[in-house]
Amino acid sequence: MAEIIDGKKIAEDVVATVAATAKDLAAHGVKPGLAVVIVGEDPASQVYVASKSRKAKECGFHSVQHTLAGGTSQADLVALIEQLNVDPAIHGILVQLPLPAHIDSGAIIQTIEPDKDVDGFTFVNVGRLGTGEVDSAFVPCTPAGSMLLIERVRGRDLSGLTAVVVGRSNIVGKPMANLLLAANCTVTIAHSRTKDLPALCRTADILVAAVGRPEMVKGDWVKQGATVIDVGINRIPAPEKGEGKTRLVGDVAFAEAAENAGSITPVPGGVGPMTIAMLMANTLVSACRAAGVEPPRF
Ligand SMILES: NC(=O)C1=CN([C@@H]2O[C@H](COP(=O)(O)OP(=O)(O)OC[C@H]3O[C@@H](n4cnc5c(N)ncnc54)[C@H](OP(=O)(O)O)[C@@H]3O)[C@@H](O)[C@H]2O)C=CC1
Ligand SMILES: Nc1nc(=O)c2c([nH]1)NC[C@@H]1CN(c3ccc(C(=O)N[C@@H](CCC(=O)O)C(=O)O)cc3)C=[N+]21
Repeated sequence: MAEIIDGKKIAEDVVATVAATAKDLAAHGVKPGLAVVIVGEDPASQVYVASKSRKAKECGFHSVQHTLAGGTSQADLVALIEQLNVDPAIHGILVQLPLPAHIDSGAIIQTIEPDKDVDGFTFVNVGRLGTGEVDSAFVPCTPAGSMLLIERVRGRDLSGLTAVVVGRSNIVGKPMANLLLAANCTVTIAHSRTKDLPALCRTADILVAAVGRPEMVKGDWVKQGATVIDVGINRIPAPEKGEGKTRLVGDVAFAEAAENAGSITPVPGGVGPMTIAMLMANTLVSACRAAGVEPPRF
């Protein structure tokens, strides 16, 4: 049976380090500030945003949330971001995705000042990661958190290991692949046009699933002893819990995958909590840079 990687616990360790360093920063007269911007009333997004704001307060941050009406114009959203870009009390800006369809998300993301882009989505930060300047980049929180979990079980140098990342989004799949490459893995990125995905997955010492399809990765896709990172967050009906009830599952069929894997992340309690913890870590690093203080290593 696989070791179950306790993302919740590892996330708590990260948050404890963040909170302790935030306290030290106070001696330099700096309080890390995080601004979270949400447009519209998507209930799932509201849950995530609330937990980000709560965690920021727990870390002793200055935490502000801007909730804009669903009909907000592109120009008004740009104006808010430009104001946050020059606000010295704000070290991190997160614009919750997805944005409503009438807004050009790509253009909005590029409006964020790269030094406050704690999601790591701007061209500057993507470019830093892509050219191997990992230490100066803000790395997107989900892959950064996934990488920390991988390091806990396999160490920092992954030389000689084969990694397969299923999913090629800008938010998860591509930056994940870049991080694994930077750690010396041999990396393959798979997607919806990949031929014989099960066979490809069976080659992986490290298998990352970021697809958005409930329990798609089956037990017999997993190589004996592999490390399996399940990024998927899928809410599915759970009639066994009562009428209209739901439960969260990942992109991996957990029970059967755990029979072959050496280590595996659960959903919930795996990558999700790490994502929020890394958002706090990135915001802290931004504040350290602003204060001229060496940031901790996570
Ligand atoms: N835990 C966390 O903190 C976070 C979790 N998530 C979750 O991770 C999952 C992925 O998110 P995200 O990257 O944003 O999703 P996207 O929808 O942007 O990307 C999904 C990727 O999966 C690929 N894909 C879809 N169907 C298949 C298939 N049948 N076989 C192989 N590949 C397939 C797509 O391929 P193609 O490019 O060819 O279309 C695409 O590259 C979701 O469940 C999301 O909820 C996301 C962010 C944070
Ligand atoms: N600009 C932007 N940055 C993001 O990082 C971003 C985003 N937009 N849009 C949405 C996705 C999704 N995401 C998650 C964060 C935490 C959990 C999380 O904490 N999950 C818990 C369970 C939560 C629950 O019970 O619903 C867990 O897996 O244990 C999940 C998903 C960040 N995202």
